[in-house]
Amino acid sequence: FCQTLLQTVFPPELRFATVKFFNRIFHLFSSYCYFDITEIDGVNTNELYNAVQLYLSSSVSITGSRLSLTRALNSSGFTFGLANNDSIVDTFNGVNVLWEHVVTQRQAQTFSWRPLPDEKRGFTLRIKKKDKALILNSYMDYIMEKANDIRRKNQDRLLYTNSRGGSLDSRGHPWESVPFKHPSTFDTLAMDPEKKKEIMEDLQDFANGQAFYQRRGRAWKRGYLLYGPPGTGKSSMIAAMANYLGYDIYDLELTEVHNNSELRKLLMKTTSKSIIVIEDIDCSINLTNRKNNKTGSSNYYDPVAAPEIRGACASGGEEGGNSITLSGLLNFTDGLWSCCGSERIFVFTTNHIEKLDPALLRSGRMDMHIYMSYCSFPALKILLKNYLGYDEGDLEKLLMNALEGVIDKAQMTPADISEVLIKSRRHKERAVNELLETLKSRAERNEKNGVLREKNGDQDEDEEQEKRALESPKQESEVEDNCKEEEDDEEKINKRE
Ligand SMILES: Nc1ncnc2c1ncn2[C@@H]1O[C@H](COP(=O)(O)OP(=O)(O)OP(=O)(O)O)[C@@H](O)[C@H]1O
Repeated sequence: FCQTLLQTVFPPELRFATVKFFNRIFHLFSSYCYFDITEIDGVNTNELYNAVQLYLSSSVSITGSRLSLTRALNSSGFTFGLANNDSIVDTFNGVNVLWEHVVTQRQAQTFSWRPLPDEKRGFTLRIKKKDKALILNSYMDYIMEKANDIRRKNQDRLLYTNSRGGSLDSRGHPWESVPFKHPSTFDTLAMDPEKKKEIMEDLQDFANGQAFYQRRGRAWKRGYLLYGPPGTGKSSMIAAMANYLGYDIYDLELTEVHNNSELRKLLMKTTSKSIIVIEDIDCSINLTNRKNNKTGSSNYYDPVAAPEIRGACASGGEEGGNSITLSGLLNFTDGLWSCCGSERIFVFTTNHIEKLDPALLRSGRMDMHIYMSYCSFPALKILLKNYLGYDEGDLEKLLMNALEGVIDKAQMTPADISEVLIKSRRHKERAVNELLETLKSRAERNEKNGVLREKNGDQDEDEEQEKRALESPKQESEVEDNCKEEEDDEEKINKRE
């Protein structure tokens, strides 16, 4: 009866107007202003709502007494959230703000193409009016940045590979992905600690270098060339890089890419904060289908058959429709298209740096050349620690000296040494003795075969090869000029035929 009476005397329109009026009065005299961030903005999901939820999760996890706990799909971590209608004080630049998580029941289902949730969720931010101009924009930017960091940390990183034959997946994507779980880190990687530190610093500088690259007008990307004998940890290094920076990996299988435009499309579909890898680049470029083209001549770039290099642009690539040219690959790493996206690292690996064209090696394309050497004594110490739990002090000085005496002469890869250590890891002493024996016999064999190089000679020689490759008459400009000489070359080939 009362309700009916109230409805008649005090109709909803009047009630609404009264509330509005009192609200206005209240806001006029209040020293606070309020911002509503709803979960759904019209029919679209409000990105800021999710960002605030994630951002608050970092501080809420410690202070809140009632929390909501979620775990997103493909995520390896839990996220704490503010419980319904709970509030929390946050401080930014010395200013206190209050966040309230407001959850109300949706009154009636309004018409929408998309079913809306029963609850209306949102955050209300309360800021003192005098602080509004001071912090609002920078605070929101800060929240978005923090939320992205948390999301990346929680999200499983992915290992992508280009689909077979360039086909697209169900979402029209040319990359297929699996969660990336490689356990290699810079701690477990056996290599010279100084070199390792240098690489880690370089990676860190790159990851923090957005402003640096922007100011100097450079694309925010970096190239690393890993070279050295098989089993020296090139793939492990890539995994360690990805784990260190928290980046995804795109493992590009060049043999599955048919032409330059396909290569470009693949590049466009990569995300930022990723490492694009081409393993064994010397083998990938020397594709068999390059040689089996219609003309029967080796028109495509073959790094071994240097004279054919001019033909690379002449009839390969777009026109030939079935192969990537060297210029296409160079553009992939360094051209205009390489900048579609940011914060990307290119890593090429090879066992034969001398086979690579100088154009690929020049700075700007491959900024850092990392030689992965046979196992050195500092690297051996890391392996002993990883596999047997030995520290330097644990092993007798005599044994350490014996190992140090033969390790360089033995020229064993970390992969070989790991195998020996894994085999007898249950009996530590036996494992070390076995390793010593293996190293000694390898060293003797090397000496007998006369393949022993001077200490670090291996590296010197590889560096020498790299230098030779860089200085070889097959100059980079020659390669890049190929495109300009495309028509001349085609004519020559036709005449020859
Ligand atoms: N530097 C290293 N530190 C730790 N482990 C290593 C190292 N090098 C090799 N290994 C071990 O050997 C295995 C093979 O190494 P990896 O595949 O990284 O070598 P690679 O140089 O990429 O070889 P390839 O050139 O044949 O691809 C790895 O699983 C790892 O356990």
